[in-house]
Amino acid sequence: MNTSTTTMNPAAALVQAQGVSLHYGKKAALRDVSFTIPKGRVVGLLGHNGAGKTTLMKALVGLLAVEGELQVMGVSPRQDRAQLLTQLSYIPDVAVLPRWARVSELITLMAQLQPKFSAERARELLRRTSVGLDDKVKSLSKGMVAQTHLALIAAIDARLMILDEPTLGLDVLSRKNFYEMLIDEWCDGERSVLISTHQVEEVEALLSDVIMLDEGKVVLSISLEDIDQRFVALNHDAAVADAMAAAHPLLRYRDQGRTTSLFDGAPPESLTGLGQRVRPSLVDLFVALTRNPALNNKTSASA
Ligand SMILES: Nc1ncnc2c1ncn2[C@@H]1O[C@H](COP(=O)(O)OP(=O)(O)OP(=O)(O)O)[C@@H](O)[C@H]1O
Repeated sequence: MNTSTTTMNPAAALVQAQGVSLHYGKKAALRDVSFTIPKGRVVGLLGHNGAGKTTLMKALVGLLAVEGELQVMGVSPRQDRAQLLTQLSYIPDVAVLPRWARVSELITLMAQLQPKFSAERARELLRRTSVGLDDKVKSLSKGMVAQTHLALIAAIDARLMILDEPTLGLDVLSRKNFYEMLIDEWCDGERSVLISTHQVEEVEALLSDVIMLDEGKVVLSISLEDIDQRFVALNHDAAVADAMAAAHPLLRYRDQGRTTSLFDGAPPESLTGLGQRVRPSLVDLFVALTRNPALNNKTSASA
């Protein structure tokens, strides 16, 4: 028997999903989902409420069984969960730590539970924050709890980190501190991180890749670099709006008093001289690709 499917291959993609589906009873939460996460990437998982982000993350860490092909670091998350967890850190809720514990006690506990945890590294990471080792969790603010949690998890020598809405409920400064620590201290060009979030604008600068889910389907899985190649946004006067509309843009939106038409692929050559090419933001793409078509007519630019 070939055992290569249960061996972690360091050169392979960290996540490979091919035709993955998942149902809760009759409800399809993931539909034919396919994507790859190579090493060294910071991947944003975007989708409206109920799109399937948490479900996908749970499937990736082996908490839910799926149909289709799913490999995380070369193994099946469901069948080889124990092996997987030596290489993967998953935080379903960074805002939660045992309230009774002191930070130093959590470090001791982690060192006992997790062979790849470095207590020294955790203390070093905490020095970046205003959290003291003697502080009790119940005395920390939400932002401080999130940073403590991240310091504990980032001190595990894993290859993939999965964070489900890590900055939910944190203020803007705490969110900034959280992401700074994640990028500076954990991402090293080899490890990857998958982050689900609704704060699309805020994470855009951090991400190398994005996966957009809509009603359980992947509507876009792309690197930020490739977005610039594939999508063309033309900022133009109202006078040429009809010509743009005739070429069926994905979305039209107002931008600094003018209209921008967003195309998937190059629009007809006759249009390119009629507008100025601008970079579509992740938010624009997200809106264009994921919003309910029924809303499309009401909210798109009317020019
Ligand atoms: N345990 C469950 N039993 C039945 N249906 C579920 C269960 N968990 C999730 N669902 C449904 O599956 C779909 C996807 O839910 P999921 O929680 O994965 O979405 P999400 O993108 O994480 O949403 P949010 O942004 O609101 O957290 C939703 O329609 C949800 O109602």
